Amino acid sequence: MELNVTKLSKRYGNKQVLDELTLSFTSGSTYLILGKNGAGKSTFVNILSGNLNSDGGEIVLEAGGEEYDLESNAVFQYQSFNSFRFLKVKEVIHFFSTITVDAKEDPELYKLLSLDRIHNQLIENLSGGERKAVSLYLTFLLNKRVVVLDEPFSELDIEKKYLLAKHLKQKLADQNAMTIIISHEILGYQELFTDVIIMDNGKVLETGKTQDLLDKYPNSPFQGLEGVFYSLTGKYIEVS
Ligand SMILES: Nc1ncnc2c1ncn2[C@@H]1O[C@H](COP(=O)(O)OP(=O)(O)OP(=O)(O)O)[C@@H](O)[C@H]1O
Repeated sequence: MELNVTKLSKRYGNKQVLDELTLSFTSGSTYLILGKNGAGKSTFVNILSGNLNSDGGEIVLEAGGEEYDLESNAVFQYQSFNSFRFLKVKEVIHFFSTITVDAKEDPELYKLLSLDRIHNQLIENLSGGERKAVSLYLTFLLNKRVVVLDEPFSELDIEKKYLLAKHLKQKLADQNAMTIIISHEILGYQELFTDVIIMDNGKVLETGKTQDLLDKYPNSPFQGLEGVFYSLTGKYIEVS
């Protein structure tokens, strides 16, 4: 399955937030879209999810020459989860598994996210990190072919990020999912990504396999993806 985005544009007033974005995503790969605050990452995800209209461009999901509906094949996790405030965690999870045809429970992920410790609590009483954990679990429970995560691990501690990355890497490979992760920090989970897309000011500056990009920009004052980002933008982004 391939997701092809061609010349996607969005403008607010005088500001060109997305400037003819052209990208290709393939099943079995996990993409990091890396950019500083305001680069246009969330705008891109909001257009992908159908929450926002673009000013122009095309988004096509296809496999074997046939076109598929993105909305019914994709799941989007948002930066915060505030729905179902008066239900308990386990009730929300149960509800989602009953309304989903191919729901896929994952006891290991449940435990890794510490949901076994909070499953009797109301959503409204959860901390930001706990809400994020619930939304992450629901995202994978829906078992879709395209998974889009917006800052998925930002409120989790470093040990949890590392363990989750390990678990998700295997899980996403087994499911042959196409995973797109938007982030401006990747401390503890860099190994999850097979591909990196670097965005700045609404433009794609570079895309490629993580190792290829590291090899392509060897002379930066910073190491790793910080170095790649700095070589391309002249800006520092803290990622590891
Ligand atoms: N509704 C809006 N009206 C006007 N400007 C907007 C609107 N939504 C976003 N913007 C502007 O578009 C630019 C891109 O915003 P966007 O949220 O896509 O960035 P981002 O890369 O996701 O940043 P972050 O990492 O902070 O979430 C920013 O300059 C933002 O101020």
